[in-house]
Amino acid sequence: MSYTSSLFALAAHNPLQTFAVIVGGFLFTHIFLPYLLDPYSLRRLNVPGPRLAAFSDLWLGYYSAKGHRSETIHALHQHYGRVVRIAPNHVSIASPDALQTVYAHGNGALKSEFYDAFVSIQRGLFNTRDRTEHARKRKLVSHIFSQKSVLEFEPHIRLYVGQLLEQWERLFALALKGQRGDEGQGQGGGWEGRSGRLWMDVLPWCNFLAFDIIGDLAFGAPFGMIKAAQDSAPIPAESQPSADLTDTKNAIEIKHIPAVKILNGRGEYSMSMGALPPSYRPIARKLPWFAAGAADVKALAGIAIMAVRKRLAAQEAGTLEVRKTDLLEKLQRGKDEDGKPMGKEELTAEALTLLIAGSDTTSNTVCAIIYLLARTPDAQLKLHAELDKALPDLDSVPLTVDDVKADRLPYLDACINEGLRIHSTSALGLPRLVPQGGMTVEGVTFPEGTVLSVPSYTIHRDTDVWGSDIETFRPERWLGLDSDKKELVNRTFNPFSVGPRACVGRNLAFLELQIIVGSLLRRWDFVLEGGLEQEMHTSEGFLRKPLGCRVGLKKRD
Ligand code: HEM
Repeated sequence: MSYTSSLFALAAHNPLQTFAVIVGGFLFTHIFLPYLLDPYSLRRLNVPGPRLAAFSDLWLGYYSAKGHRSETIHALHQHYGRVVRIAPNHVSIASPDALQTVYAHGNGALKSEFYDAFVSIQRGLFNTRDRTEHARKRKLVSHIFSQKSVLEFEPHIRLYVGQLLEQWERLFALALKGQRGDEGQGQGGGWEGRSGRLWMDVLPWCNFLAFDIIGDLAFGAPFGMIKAAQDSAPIPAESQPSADLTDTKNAIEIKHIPAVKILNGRGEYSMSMGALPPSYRPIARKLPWFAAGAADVKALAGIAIMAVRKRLAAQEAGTLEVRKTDLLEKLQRGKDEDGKPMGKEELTAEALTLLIAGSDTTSNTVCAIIYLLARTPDAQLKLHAELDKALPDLDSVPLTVDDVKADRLPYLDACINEGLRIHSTSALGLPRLVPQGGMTVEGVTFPEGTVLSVPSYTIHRDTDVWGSDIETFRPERWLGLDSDKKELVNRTFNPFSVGPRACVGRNLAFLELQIIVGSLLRRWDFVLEGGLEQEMHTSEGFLRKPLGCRVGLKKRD
């Protein structure tokens, strides 16, 4: 009798025993056997870490799903040291030197299978793992974000910052009359006027701003979230990615989705899915929580599909007005080494990549910086003083590229860097595969196929580099550094990652942060609604996101 028919026979007579045999077999083959065989030598190398993490990826999957992965890994590093095993085949290494080794140009380390969980439509620049394919895509995209090219985006950034300032001024005028309303919603459910201030959650507004900017740049039109004071973006009513792309002639029915909420759902889904081994993922997709996440992935793709479809239809009809600053236009014009442009589907996938990568990264960071400045009144006062001196005219907002040029507003840049350090929206260790020949980090040689990562959250809290007051928002730590200290700080500061997979949009991101934070602080004074003890709670999917930040705003004169 074969093994399968014996199992069927057993199942017919004793279902409970069958269940126990299946579970036992699974545990043995998937958990105990790999642990005993130790294919990546992590047991032999004596890499410390929680016992359960050495046996199963479910340990990391569980802590990833809880929303505080980086804090958990940070606590492990404090307990076990710089090198910690966080999954059967994943080692977290918290040292600035490791950063330069694991993510270095030309080291042969590729992104791990973790990134497969982020693919929708087709692989984009962010989740392409193949080196040659990535180099091709990167060539098509990187020139768009060169230091010089991003200056062209300044008018668009200023336009939406201006709209945000107008909305806040309008609400402030109503607040002074003691009114309240629900625009923007967020924590606490809206805004109200009290004691000469406008009290509200700034997080939704940061999201509206970032989405409108990237919507305009990537798709040629904003989502209109700031003006509507609402989280809303259009997608095709029947969101069927591949079918929709081919049809640019017929009108399609549209519905609106809460894009920010859906982006959060997508991030949490992909993150937890990515922490599971690929063989577990089809089973996980059937669970209700993951099924809801998969729906978010599809809905979000609908935003890009909708925008690209509209664009192609207008192009075919000859009604398109092309702007120099349009990212889709730039992507369409780009040619790879064989002189080939991107196809429709690739174009859509890249537009979606830019929307995802360039939206809440920026808004989370702006919200965190506002929180940290409100929690640190001395720093806010100094920033106000620097801005007032450089820009005496109150109407000089939104700031321009010239206003924020290097060294004109050093304290502003220091506040942004300090916010990126403490909050670290990209906080977790980005996983890379050790290439053929192995890789030696922190004196340990890891064999080919081991996954290594360096957690930004933890190296941003390395007391040897930053001093003992790591949780204090102290922009001064960025000023007046001697050359050795500067080198150490630059080697450790990792908000945009380093090497061939570093953030392609970092020039745009930093310009946005300068214009947004500089303009908001020139015009407004912020205090925390709950006083200086108020915490900013976070939840981490792929990014570490604030859950809200209620503040009181007062217009400056
Ligand atoms: C404060 C804002 C931002 C932060 C902190 C940030 C951070 C990062 C980090 C850490 C990575 C590496 C991810 C990985 O290896 O898994 C990355 C990649 C990327 N970022 Fe950003 N980013 C920001 C804004 C932007 C903007 C505005 C854009 C474009 C509009 C952008 C586009 C991208 C793309 C396309 C990649 C993938 C690059 C590749 O793999 O070659 N990012 N970003």
